[in-house]
Amino acid sequence: MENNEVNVSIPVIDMQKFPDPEEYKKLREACEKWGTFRIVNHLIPSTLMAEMKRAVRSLLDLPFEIKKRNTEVIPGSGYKAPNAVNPLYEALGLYDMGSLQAVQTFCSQLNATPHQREVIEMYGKAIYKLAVDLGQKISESLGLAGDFFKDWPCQFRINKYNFTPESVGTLGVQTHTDSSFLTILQEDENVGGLEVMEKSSGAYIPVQPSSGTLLVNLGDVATVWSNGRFYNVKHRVQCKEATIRVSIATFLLGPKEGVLETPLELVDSDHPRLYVPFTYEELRKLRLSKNLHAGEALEQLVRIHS
Ligand SMILES: O=C(O)CCC(=O)C(=O)O
Ligand SMILES: [Fe+2]
Repeated sequence: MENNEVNVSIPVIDMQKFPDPEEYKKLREACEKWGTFRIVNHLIPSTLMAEMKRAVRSLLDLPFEIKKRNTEVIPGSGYKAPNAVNPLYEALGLYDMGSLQAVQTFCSQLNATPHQREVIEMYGKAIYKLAVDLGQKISESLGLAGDFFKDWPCQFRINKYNFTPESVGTLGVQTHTDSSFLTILQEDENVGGLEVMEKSSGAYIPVQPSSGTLLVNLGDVATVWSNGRFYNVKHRVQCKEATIRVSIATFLLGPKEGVLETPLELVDSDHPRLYVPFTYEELRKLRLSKNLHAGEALEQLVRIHS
């Protein structure tokens, strides 16, 4: 199925249509069948998105000596230099976007200008609020009430792909799932290349960038939280042209403390609890230490029913 691209497009959710029951139904089906959807009318101004893009691009263009000051707070959260597996890819990271202190530390490490700081802080606040709001709407789409995601930390990653003429046709990032509950992606508005795996067929679907909109992917935590209802979408990035591609990812991770709980309403005799209790930190360590980046970690966490 690897290169069997099909001509279908992913669902589109209009944030201004809520609380229309039809939009909730579309959202639930998108989470169950696709694990990915595009959101429109999300209220993050396109001017802020463009400013943010400019700010992160100049941070990514800094010399290596400065970028490497962006150290890890949790495993994998800091600067990622190009390596043997992904030689074209590098990323700066920030944990946790909901903490002003963490945002300021990130900016100081990279000598951000006052204007860049202001833009990153504004974007951070707005995108964090959107991530929690989306989580809330997703839980409401399952008929649940409650503040499930209010205190969950958010990781932020800005990705740069240094595509060359020789790299066209190769992968910029290998197939993976995100470990998060959900990821909000501000795509490169000019350069495509992201492909999501369709759940039913296993075919890769190219995602066409659409300026001003945002893309949402569900990750491993969403599958566990929903007791197996939601699809942790596999995705990868292909190099389509010799150019620089920049994307901005915000990950709403998992509970800060304690084990990841599936809400009781999602467990009954028809839907027995699928996974053993574990913390987000344990999931992250399992993925990193055993190289289980495409959802395989969850297979190791499945509860054995007698
Ligand atoms: O650059 C992209 O389009 C995707 C990035 C991604 O999948 C990630 O940061 O997890
Ligand atoms: Fe991803």
